[in-house]
Amino acid sequence: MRKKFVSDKAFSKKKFLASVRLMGEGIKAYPLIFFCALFFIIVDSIVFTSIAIIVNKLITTLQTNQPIRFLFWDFNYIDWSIIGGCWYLFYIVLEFLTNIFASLFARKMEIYLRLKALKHLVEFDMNYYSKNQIGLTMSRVINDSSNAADAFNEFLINLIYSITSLITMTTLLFTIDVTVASIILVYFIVMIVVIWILFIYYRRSIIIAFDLRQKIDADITDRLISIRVIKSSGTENYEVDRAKELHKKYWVKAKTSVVYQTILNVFVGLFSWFMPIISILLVVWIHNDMESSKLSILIVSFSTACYNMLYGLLILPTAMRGLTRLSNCVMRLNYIYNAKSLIEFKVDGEVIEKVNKIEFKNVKFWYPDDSKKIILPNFDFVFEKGKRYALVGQSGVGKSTIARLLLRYYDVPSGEILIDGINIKDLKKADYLSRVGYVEQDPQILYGTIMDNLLYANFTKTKLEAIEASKKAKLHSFVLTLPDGYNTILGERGFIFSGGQKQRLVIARMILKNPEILILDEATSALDNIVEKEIKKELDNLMVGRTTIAIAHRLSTIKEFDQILVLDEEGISEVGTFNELKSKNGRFKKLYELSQIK
Ligand SMILES: Nc1ncnc2c1ncn2[C@@H]1O[C@H](COP(=O)(O)OP(=O)(O)OP(=O)(O)O)[C@@H](O)[C@H]1O
Repeated sequence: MRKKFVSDKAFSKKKFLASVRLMGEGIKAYPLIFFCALFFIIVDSIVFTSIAIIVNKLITTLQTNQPIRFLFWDFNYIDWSIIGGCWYLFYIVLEFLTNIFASLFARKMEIYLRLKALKHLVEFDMNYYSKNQIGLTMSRVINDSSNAADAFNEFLINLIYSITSLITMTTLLFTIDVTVASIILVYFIVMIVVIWILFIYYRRSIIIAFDLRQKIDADITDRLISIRVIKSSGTENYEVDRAKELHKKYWVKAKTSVVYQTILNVFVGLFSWFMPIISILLVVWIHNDMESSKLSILIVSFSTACYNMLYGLLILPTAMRGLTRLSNCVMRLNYIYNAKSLIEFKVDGEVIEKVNKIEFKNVKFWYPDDSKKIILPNFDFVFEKGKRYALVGQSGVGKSTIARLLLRYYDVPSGEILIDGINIKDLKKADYLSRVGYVEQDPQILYGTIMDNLLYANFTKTKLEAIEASKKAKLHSFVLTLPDGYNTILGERGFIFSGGQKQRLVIARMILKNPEILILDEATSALDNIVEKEIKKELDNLMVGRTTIAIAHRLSTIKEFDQILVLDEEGISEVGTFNELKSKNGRFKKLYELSQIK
């Protein structure tokens, strides 16, 4: 049985309509540029094809030495030469305008598609990111948006040119001689059918090659995102060899598409160039009794019109290729546009004055993609304002999951999380999260300057306030040692910062943000003992007066906490202060003893 070609669907009516719909959205967003582009494309194609008519008139007047009446005037060959020259200049101006407006529209469309994708991507819940390859997502946003816009241009311009020249030239042929025109038309239709059949194979091969290239792009992006793993493993050569292997597969597919493209082009070229010859032979054969001067006019007229029809024919595969690329890119973009976020964020959600109480009420949680694995079987607890809580327990019991729920990465499928009695789902997300500060083990640094990274916590703060926060977090003196100070560019993962410096940067961010709730997810566990002690001081200062929920592996860091929640597979197994729990013969004591051995 023939293997189903999945990307075939890219050319289905449904995908075609999806492309039309998406392009329609872009047109709606930028109607002026689009309609200017469309206007110039149409006028340009009409002017281009009518050059053939002027040439025809010019040759006729030259041959017969008789003027030809056009509208109200008689034009001789000098008049037709001047008209032809002016017409050609007009065509050049129109070409310029067409290219400008069509390219501008393509770039606007690209921006539209990209921003639409970005809007969806930032609004998706974290489940999307845990399921989807980031490289593939980036490839869709970057490549498919610009390819779709260019393909739309390629399709539209070539289709309009093709249709205009085919219609005008066919009409011209029929006005000259119906018999010859009819035979040429049949020849022409047969050619279009054969081109279409060849194109189906070509289309398959380009889609396969393009799909593969996109997967390779995505793969390379993902590998480079993990450059630290490559560097620390010394696997640079392995990565290069791996990329070579992937490209070998791409080469095979790309070769096939090049072969089909060449066959298509050669076929179209060969049979197209036969057309004027056939038209001349037909004219001579059918009108063999005609006067030689009239016959030569007929021959010139037919061959000129046929050459123009050829142009229309030669660009038809380009228009079809544009449509294929377009529907294929739109199909991929629609994976992003049509993906549904599992979390609904209320636009008109409630705004609270202060967070006095965080209540987990009969919370049962499992991750959306694995409903069989219950992570939190029953979590029932109230976190009170200003107190420090620590979550401890063995790896995988769900400590970080609780932090993720408070950050609204996920919603609970059963039970409720209430913030001052209001379900967290009903709160205005941006307002609620402005009250939450999050410090994790490997802090996220954005590409940009140190100052950009500091102010990201609170855009209303000034640079002076950011420097003050940096001083409090004991980061300032280090920043001053950098040649560009606060304008130093940090890589996405803050490459020029040590682990401790990154933590200080995040602490400075939190000082600027001044959140009511502080979530510390193993904030110091990646640091060595000396740096941890220094950072701990800053963190202790930060915690003052804030409701703090800390996930801790090093139990020595949570001695002064108000309450420690010990988690196990069943839920909360013990609650108490450090000393209370240590004196009990329970799970915490075991954990503590184990940590002391370490
Ligand atoms: N996005 C996800 N989809 C499915 N399962 C997940 C997801 N994230 C985490 N898990 C699973 O949920 C469980 C709890 O994870 P969590 O990170 O909350 O544990 P933890 O107690 O913080 O562990 P550790 O101390 O090792 O960080 C783990 O078994 C983990 O495999």
